[in-house]
Amino acid sequence: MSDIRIKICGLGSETDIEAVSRAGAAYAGFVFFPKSPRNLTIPRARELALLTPPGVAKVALVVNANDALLDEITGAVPLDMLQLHGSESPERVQEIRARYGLPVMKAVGVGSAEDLPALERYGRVADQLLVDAKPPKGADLPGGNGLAFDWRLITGRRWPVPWMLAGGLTPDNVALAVQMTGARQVDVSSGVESAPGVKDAGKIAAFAEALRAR
Ligand SMILES: O=C(O)c1ccccc1NCC(=O)[C@H](O)[C@H](O)COP(=O)(O)O
Repeated sequence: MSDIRIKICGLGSETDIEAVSRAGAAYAGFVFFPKSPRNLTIPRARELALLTPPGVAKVALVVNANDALLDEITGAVPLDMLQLHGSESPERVQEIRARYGLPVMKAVGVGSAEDLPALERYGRVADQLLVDAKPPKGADLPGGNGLAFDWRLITGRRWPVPWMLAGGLTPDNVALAVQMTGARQVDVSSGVESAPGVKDAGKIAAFAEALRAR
C-alpha cells in the first residue's frame, strides 16, 4: 500500500467498491448531484455505503445542498465525511459541521493565483480541503471534469488542515503531481473511468500502483 491516501470519487456499483477496496484506497466518494453522470439516489448510495469495508471512509459529495437534502442523505447513508463542492460560504461550512457532527471537506477550485486566498479562508473552518481544478466557465459540473490545474501554483504551499489534490489526475501523471505539490492525499474520478460515470477497475488498480511504485 502507498503512503499517499487515495480517494476514488463517483462510485456507482458493487464492482467499484471492490476495486477501491483492493486498491487500498482510504476514501470512497458518493456523488449527489443530479446533473452528474455519477449521481446516486439516496437508497443506492446507502446500499453501496453498507458494502464499503471498514477502513475506507465514506464521503458524500454535495453541491450547495440545503438542510433538507443533507438531513435525508445523512439520515439514510452511513457516512464518515461530507464534501462540499459548491459555492458554500465559510459560515455555511461551519453550520454544516455543527449540525451533522461529521468532518467537512471543502472543495476549492484553483485556476490562477487569485484563487489561493480562498484556501486560507476555508482552511480556518473546514476539517479538510480539496484543492481541485477550477471548472471551465459554463461547465455543467463544478468538479469531476478531468482537467488539471497548474500544479506549480501550489508548490510548497501548506494549509492548517489536511488537504487532497484533485483535478485531472490519472495513473500516468499522479506520481509527478505528488512530487510537484507535496500532496499526501489525492482524489480522482475521470482518470479512472472508461466512460463518463463508468469506473474502470484496471485503471483504479493502475492509479494505486503508480503511487506505490514512485
Ligand atoms: O464527479 C462529479 O461528477 C462531480 C459533480 C459535481 C461536483 C463535483 C464532482 N466531482 C468532484 C470530485 O471529487 C472529483 O473527484 C474531483 O473534482 C476530480 O475530478 P477529476 O478531474 O474528474 O478526477
